[in-house]
Amino acid sequence: MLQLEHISHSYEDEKILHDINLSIETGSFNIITGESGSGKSTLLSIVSTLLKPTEGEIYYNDVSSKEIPDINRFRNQKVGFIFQFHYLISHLNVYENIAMVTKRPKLEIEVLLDQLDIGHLQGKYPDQISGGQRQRAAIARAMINQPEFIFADEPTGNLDSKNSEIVFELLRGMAATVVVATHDHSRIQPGDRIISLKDGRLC
Ligand SMILES: Nc1ncnc2c1ncn2[C@@H]1O[C@H](COP(=O)(O)OP(=O)(O)OP(=O)(O)O)[C@@H](O)[C@H]1O
Repeated sequence: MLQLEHISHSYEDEKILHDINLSIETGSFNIITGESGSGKSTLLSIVSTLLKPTEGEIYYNDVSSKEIPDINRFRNQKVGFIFQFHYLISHLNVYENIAMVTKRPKLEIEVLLDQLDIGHLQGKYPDQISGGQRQRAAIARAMINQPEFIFADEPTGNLDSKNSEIVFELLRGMAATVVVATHDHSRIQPGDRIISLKDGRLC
């Protein structure tokens, strides 16, 4: 369970998020929607521990983020990130990009790449594969350590509709609590938890 209590955030003097209170169930699939500038990325950065809110507290399975002794370790062990731009390392091939973030055995990495249908591309470099394949490699990197939480910010922002569908299917199939920020309403399915933001407020 992920619990946000009275989260507000300001950049300089401008208040962007206003008193957000939210519970996110373990294993659920959640979509943060809202117009451009409504605060989706800011909220996602806060729940994913990348940004400290100006006010409020977040609980990860009843432990306050303020009480987590080593937030970097927590992030490395429990959190997977997927961004609009894949951030793969260009001079490492697909396999090496995944291997660099994990101690899992080679076979396990290869099985995961096969599951994501990019096993045959493991020796290729990011600029030798398509955008959709790169994003699947980024998903493999986020998944390999079996994180409890996956946070994705506009993960399909630069993909065509077929690849977007594939990415959302993969995200939905994950055995983690998944939170995705997107303004693409066409990806919403019955059963998804929708978190709607308007001008930094839940609506
Ligand atoms: N680092 C920053 N410094 C100052 N203002 C910022 C910063 N990051 C975001 N903002 C402002 O905060 C507001 C919310 O931005 P945010 O990126 O969270 O919105 P968003 O809903 O994700 O938008 P988009 O869909 O366009 O990505 C915007 O007005 C933005 O200009």
